[in-house]
Amino acid sequence: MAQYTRVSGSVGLITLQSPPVNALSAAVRQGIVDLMQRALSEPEVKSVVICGQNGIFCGGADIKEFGGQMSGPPLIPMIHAIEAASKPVVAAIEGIALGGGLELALGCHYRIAHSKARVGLPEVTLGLLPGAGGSQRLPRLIGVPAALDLITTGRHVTAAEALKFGLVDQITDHNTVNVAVKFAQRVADQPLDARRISTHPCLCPSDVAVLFEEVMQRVRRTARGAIAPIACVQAVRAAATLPYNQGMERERELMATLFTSGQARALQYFFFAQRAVGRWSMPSGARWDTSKPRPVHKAAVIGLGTMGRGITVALAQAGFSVVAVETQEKQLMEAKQAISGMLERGAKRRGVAPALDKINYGRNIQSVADVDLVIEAVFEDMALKKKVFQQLSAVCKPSTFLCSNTSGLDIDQLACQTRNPELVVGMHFFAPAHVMKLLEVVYGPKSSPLAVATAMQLGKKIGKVSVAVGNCRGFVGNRMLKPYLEQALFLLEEGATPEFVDQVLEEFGFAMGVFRMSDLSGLDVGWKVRLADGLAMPDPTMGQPTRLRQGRRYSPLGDLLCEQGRFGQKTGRGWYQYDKPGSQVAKPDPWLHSFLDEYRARHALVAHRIDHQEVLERCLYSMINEGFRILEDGIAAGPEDIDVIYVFGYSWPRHRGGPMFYAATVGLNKVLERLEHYYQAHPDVPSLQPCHLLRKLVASGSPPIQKWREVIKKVRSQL
Ligand SMILES: CC/C=C\C=C\CC(=O)SCCNC(=O)CCNC(=O)[C@H](O)C(C)(C)COP(=O)(O)OP(=O)(O)OC[C@H]1O[C@@H](n2cnc3c(N)ncnc32)[C@H](O)[C@@H]1OP(=O)(O)O
Repeated sequence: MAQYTRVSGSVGLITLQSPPVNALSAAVRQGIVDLMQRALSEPEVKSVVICGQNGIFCGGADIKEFGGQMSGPPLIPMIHAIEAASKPVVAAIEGIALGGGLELALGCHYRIAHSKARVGLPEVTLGLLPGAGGSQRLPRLIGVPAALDLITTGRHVTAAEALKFGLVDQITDHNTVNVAVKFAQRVADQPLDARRISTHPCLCPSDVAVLFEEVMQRVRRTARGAIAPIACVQAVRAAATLPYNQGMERERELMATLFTSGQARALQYFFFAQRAVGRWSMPSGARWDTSKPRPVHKAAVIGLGTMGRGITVALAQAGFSVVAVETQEKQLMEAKQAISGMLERGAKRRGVAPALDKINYGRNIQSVADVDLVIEAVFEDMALKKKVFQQLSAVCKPSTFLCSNTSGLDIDQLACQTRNPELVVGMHFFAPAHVMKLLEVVYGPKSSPLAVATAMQLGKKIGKVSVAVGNCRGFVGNRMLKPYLEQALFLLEEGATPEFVDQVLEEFGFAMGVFRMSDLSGLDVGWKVRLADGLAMPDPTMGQPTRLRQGRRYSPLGDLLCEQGRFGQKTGRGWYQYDKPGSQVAKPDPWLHSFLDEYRARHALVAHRIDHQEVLERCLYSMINEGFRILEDGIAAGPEDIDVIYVFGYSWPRHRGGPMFYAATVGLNKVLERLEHYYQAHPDVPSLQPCHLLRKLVASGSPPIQKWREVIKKVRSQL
């Protein structure tokens, strides 16, 4: 779908028409091919302008088409034909020109952009490379270093930056299409040879080999196993070292490998999953499109520890007025200083003024009387939180939304402390709260769709990816983390070391293995929860067997470390040793290895050889099994919610799509079979027992992940 009009007598205007982002679907490509031919054949037409309808040039190839059989004219010859045209072709870029959209513009002879437009080659984020000549034309136009930056990161650049790079020829604040049409008239009789980017030499810095080596090393370090960034470097290297035609051939080969890789499929699934979570629903039937949020102008944060500080910064940076309350004078002073520092550093990075004046500090909870929404972020203790909610309910306007940043406590118990339980939801941020993208919005049985919609909208406004989830211990993220952590401890008991378990998980793609992550977050956090739950009671005189608690296998290893004051990085000792408290460089600790040997001897545990496969299967499949239980319980509406939570909140490697997508790629029957195997070997570990939904999905022939919701619905209706 593209439209043709003749404007100003001599300019053929081709308008891409494919809402919402004018993606290059088969119909759009066909339209461009046909209309270019028409424009070139009309003698009155001296030049051509290509633009997109509704102020959007083009969002690139239609990602929905990637999964199926490709039809319609292919992109590469289409762009070559535009570049080879005998009449000047001008791209009028409004809104965005991304991926194939920018590649189309690079095939044009001139590019005019609106000052508010953004351009980029984000294919790497979809597991691909700019495979319609982008990897060969961009370095020829803007140089190798800048092209490497744009292509390996996929970042969008502003029109001003694009002009600086020489990526666009002109920017305008006026009507871009009108400016482009006038421009096209002016250049109608200009020679075109020098405007065909594919004919340009690729200008390289003298130390180009060193540059590629450095970039390749950096990319390998940060890719965490993703292959597309590496292929992007290889494609640009081809542009720098080979003639254009051979470079195109290399681009084609690399693209073919990526296109059929599981990683591209995972990343494309994740692209749509990220958007699907915005279309939330609740078991009551309430939905995103029928629930209207209420505007929030002024918010409050109660408790200015690490989480409260981050939340305050996130709110203030997004332009909200914030009342920040901390009852302890010393804590308040420290928090003020820390928050100002965070705001100043953030503002410097973004080149804006720090939002210091958005925050009013107070020691008294009365100061939140007039706010629209409160986020409680006090210590993770139910009794304390209940008290705060009682106070808030007495102090705040009746219409104020009361939210808790609890990472897993019962939202319903908090709601019961208030006059208006329907206005209570969880807003579970992840540390550091001003940086981490994830927000779990937790609805209890009494939470209203209005409260959920408002929290979801607030999350969006402060730049979070918000996922609505039901109320249960640990919600989605921390509930699934429990069996994962538990298996890691059992593996130590059975003969593994923290270094080995972490190495396997990091090779899989996690930013940090489970033990390094625990050292970073502090071992005492979980210990306090286990103490409160009556689990961490190591004294055998209390009558509890050390390795069996509440009827199931239990590992006290973490508790034993905490009893020795080994809380992780902050104390300089944990699962690893550190040069000093606060240091981040983890080193294997011989003490820990002896401690594990003694522990095994004391409990007559015979260490066996544990391999990569066992670590991965036990840690990941037990977590995935819990994910299926969560779906069965209706705590998450679909697998996309879980996957988005795990990628954004728990550093699950995005190129593996999230735990539920990973299960689908491994094969549900294999996951089931391995869980059965491990459960047989460890019948005292209930988290290894395959859940009903997993069995049901396998019995239904393991449908594709997009069809799971139908099976989930059936299973839930039978409960
Ligand atoms: C031989 C060569 C073969 C292949 C070459 C491939 C090269 C490519 O072009 S790959 C695609 C590159 N393009 C992108 O990566 C852009 C992806 N889109 C975005 O980044 C954003 O959507 C946005 C365009 C910046 C717009 O953002 P926003 O305003 O926040 O809206 P969204 O909610 O993200 O999107 C709205 C709506 O549009 C759908 N959509 C967006 N881009 C595409 C696309 N390229 N193809 C298909 N659909 C797209 C998106 O899914 C949303 O729809 P929902 O129904 O809500 O999911």
